[in-house]
Amino acid sequence: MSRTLKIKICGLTREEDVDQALSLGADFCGFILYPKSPRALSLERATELVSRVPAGKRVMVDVATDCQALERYRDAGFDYFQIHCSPETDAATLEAWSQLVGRDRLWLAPRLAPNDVFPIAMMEYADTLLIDTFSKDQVGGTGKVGDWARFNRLKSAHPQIHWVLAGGLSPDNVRLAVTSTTAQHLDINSGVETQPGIKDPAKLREVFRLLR
Ligand SMILES: O=C(O)c1ccccc1N[C@@H]1O[C@H](COP(=O)(O)O)[C@@H](O)[C@H]1O
Repeated sequence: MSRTLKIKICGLTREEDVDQALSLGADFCGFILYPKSPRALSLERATELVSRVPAGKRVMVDVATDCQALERYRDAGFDYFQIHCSPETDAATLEAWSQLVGRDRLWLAPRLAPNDVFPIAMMEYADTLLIDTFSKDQVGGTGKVGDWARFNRLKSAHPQIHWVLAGGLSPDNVRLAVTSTTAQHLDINSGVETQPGIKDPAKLREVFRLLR
């Protein structure tokens, strides 16, 4: 299995899970600030947890963030800003996010339904795009595997973008994800949990054993 694969463990809410993810070699630790998520943290709590994470690995996750909140997140010491949003997000909003944190630190996750055309214009605002599983009822953390063929098509058509594969990744399918897609960056969340926000130490160990 490739050693250049980047692995993000997301939805962290506890010190012990952060420490374990880092000791296993996580490249990124994700903290969800979206209040409707079952993994949501207050900014104060996220800041406490983030202080355990080395610079360069700290990712904030939110949905259609307003600019004032994004400024607060930026000032709280996150390195990257993963924003789940509508594929129809207007250019002014994308521009404002990109200006606030820099396109190199903005990770956009457009919520793409199966027949949606990918919003190519987003590539002007962010170097990193995340492809997550679509659900009518949820914006993220679905625990369901998405359209890997679409991921491969997008990555091959737009090699200048850093593409992240997300959605339902777990010890049961991470190897298949790596062999069936061209992903070089995986985002793993509910697939290594016992319940939302609580990571399972054995599943965490297993994904790293399988991937490293
Ligand atoms: O996990 C959540 O609750 C969540 C809520 C709102 C936006 C994003 C969220 N999680 C992200 O969803 C993907 C895939 O998660 P899963 O592996 O299917 O559970 C991942 O990027 C999480 O960061």
